Amino acid sequence: MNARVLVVTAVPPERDAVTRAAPCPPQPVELPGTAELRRVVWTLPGPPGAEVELDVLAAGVGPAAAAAGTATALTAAVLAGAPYGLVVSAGIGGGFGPAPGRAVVASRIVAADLGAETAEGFLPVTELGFGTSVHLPPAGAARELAGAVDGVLGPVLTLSTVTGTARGAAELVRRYPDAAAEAMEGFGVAEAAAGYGVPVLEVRTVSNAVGPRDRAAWRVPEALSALTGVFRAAAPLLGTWTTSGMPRGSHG
Ligand SMILES: O=C(O)c1cccc(C(=O)CC[C@H]2O[C@@H](n3cnc4c(=O)[nH]cnc43)[C@H](O)[C@@H]2O)c1
Repeated sequence: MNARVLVVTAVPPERDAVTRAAPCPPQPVELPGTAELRRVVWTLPGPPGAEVELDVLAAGVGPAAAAAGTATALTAAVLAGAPYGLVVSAGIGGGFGPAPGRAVVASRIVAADLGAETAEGFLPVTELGFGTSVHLPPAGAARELAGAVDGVLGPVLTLSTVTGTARGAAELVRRYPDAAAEAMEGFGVAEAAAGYGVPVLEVRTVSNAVGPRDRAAWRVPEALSALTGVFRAAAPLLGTWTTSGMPRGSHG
């Protein structure tokens, strides 16, 4: 059976950077609603017919759009009898140290602004008695992926608001001293994947340093071309980490 992987990006240029890595042109796949998937396929070495199929979605910017798009694609795949075995949140991101063009693979996917502000500081949603604020990618797969793409393995923060001041960056570093990158979608993708019991990875290529806002300094083309390189190196590996991808509660 082919390995099926859902890759969720925010915007079309990120989606196209992923599909450019493939050995063949992307094919459109319709989803319910307005979103459209692009399918690319790698033939794997080994038994004839073994393939890894990547469906790549530009779900929109921010965790809400990411969760909605991911859930739609996961549901459509289950209803079609072809569930995904792995979900990957992918795109560009801000680096807490890694230089522009460097890849960061999430060891933890952290909702860094989900909670409550108090006079004593930020309280994560878990300390309010609700839900979760961290999703854990499979440790071995995350480590192997980081190795394959010469990337940094570390926590990736999800925020609804891009950090734009030195003070904001310092506060995040105080709360998450080992954070490697920030972006706006990973936690939303991970929440949807968790609802289906499908493992999740996050990979970002750095476009800018986290800190005082200087949009003109973002190295977007360099980060997008690094994202293509990440998928060129990693796509065949992704197929080896897929599970059966059935929804929670549907296992016998
Ligand atoms: O202007 C362009 O050509 C362009 C092409 C591709 C992507 C973009 C984006 O602006 C993507 C927004 C996306 O990037 C993530 N991101 C990047 N840097 C940061 C950051 O410092 N903090 C948080 N998020 C960042 C984020 O996931 C956005 O969805 C533009």
